[in-house]
Amino acid sequence: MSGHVILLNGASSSGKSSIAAELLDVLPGPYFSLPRDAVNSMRSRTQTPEFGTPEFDEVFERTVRGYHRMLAGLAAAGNGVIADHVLRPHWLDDCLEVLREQEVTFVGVHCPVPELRRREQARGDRPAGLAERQYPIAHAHGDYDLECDTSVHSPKECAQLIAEFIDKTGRSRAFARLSQ
Ligand SMILES: Nc1ncnc2c1ncn2[C@@H]1O[C@H](COP(=O)(O)OP(=O)(O)OP(=O)(O)O)[C@@H](O)[C@H]1O
Repeated sequence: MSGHVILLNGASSSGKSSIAAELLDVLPGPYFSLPRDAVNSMRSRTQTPEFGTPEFDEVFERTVRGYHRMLAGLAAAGNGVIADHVLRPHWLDDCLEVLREQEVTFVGVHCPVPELRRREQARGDRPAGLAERQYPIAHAHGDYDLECDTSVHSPKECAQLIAEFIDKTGRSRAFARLSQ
C-alpha cells in the first residue's frame, strides 16, 4: 500500500472518531487511526503549563504542528493513516505544507449545530458551546474531496461513503486546489 492520509475535519462531537473506528474495518489494508487527541494525551500532564495561559498555547501549537508531522511520517513510510482534526486556518496551511508529498483525502464531517449541542450535552465531557464555536472556523476554507452529514448518516454509512469514494475516484484533489 502506498502512503495515504484520510483527514477527517469537523467540530467536536461531529462524529469523527466514530467514523475513524468504522473506517479501520472497511478500508483495504492496515490503516492507522491517529486522532489529534491521542497526541495531546501523550504529553506530560505534570509539566504542561496551565490551560488558558500563553505558555499552554505555545505548547499546544507545537503539539499540533508535531501531529501534522507524525501524519506525514507515517504516510511517507507507505502507511495509510486516518487523521481526526479540528482545523484552524493556519493549521490547514501547515498541513498543506507538510503533507504536500502525500496523497490526502480531505473529508468534511458536518453536523447541524443544534444536534452538536445535543450530543455535547449528552456526552458531558466537553465544555458547553465548544462545538458551536469550532464549527465555522473548522470549515472556513470551504473545499473538500468529500463531505458527510452525521445527522443523516450513521458512522458506518459515512465510512462506507468514504471507502467507496477512495475506491472509485483514485485521486483526491482538494489539497491540490487549496494549495494554489
Ligand atoms: N452519525 C452519528 N449519529 C448519531 N450520533 C453520533 C454519530 N456520530 C457520532 N455520534 C455520537 O456523537 C458523540 C460524539 O462522537 P465522536 O466522539 O465520534 O465525535 P468527535 O467528532 O470525534 O468528537 P471530539 O472531537 O470531541 O472527540 C458520541 O456520543 C457519538 O456516539
